[in-house]
Amino acid sequence: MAKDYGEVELFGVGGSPFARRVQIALELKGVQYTYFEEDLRNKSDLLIKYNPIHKKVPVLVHNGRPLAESLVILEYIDETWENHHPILPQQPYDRALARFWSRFIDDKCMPAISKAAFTADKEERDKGTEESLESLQILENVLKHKFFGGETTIGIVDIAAGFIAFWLPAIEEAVGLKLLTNEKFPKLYKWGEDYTNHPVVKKNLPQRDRVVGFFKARYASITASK
Ligand SMILES: N[C@@H](CCC(=O)N[C@@H](CS)C(=O)NCC(=O)O)C(=O)O
Repeated sequence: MAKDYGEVELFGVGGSPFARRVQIALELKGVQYTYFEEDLRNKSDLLIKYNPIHKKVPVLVHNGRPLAESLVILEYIDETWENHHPILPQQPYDRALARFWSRFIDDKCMPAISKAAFTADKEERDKGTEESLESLQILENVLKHKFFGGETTIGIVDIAAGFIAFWLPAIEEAVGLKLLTNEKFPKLYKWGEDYTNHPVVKKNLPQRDRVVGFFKARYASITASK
């Protein structure tokens, strides 16, 4: 990049879909950064210092100034490294819509999928499945181009929704729960393929067998506790 924006550090964990978002945004922008892998069972003093409120990853530290919450970080990255690969639209209304859908993904879609896959109670799991399918149908209806960001552009909604593309096949493999099928959601299914095949995303995908192993262990622990 022509302009020097200083030092960028990212605290994440390999399996975190939230940390992936930040990595993908930084790499789409061509920002150089140093990555620190956290151990969430033994969080570093730096993580606690930088994110004392939530004590979670990701944390982006730019020239010594920390920022938490992946969607907030994505907007910061977009505004700071503004000249390359915009991830939010230009027009205020379109920007607001992009924020709306990113939050929908975190507030509705992700909790529903977690509930469907990883709740001990069968009735709750079924409810989670129903809510997940509803959320996926909403996204299927919203998707008008190849990507949520447009025909050729990966935007904030794609980055936020990215976990759908790489989690759901892993959940299917780990616990046998089929949510994202080509038959039910053809546009979203194709989006998942295109998104995970984008060179920057592909480079930043978690290792499939590790995610499957993690989900299997999580499922085993909830069914054992029942
Ligand atoms: N809303 C947060 C969620 C971040 C989050 O849940 N991170 C998880 C890892 S995937 C974490 O750090 N968990 C540690 C904990 O809950 O103690 C974001 O978008 O950044």
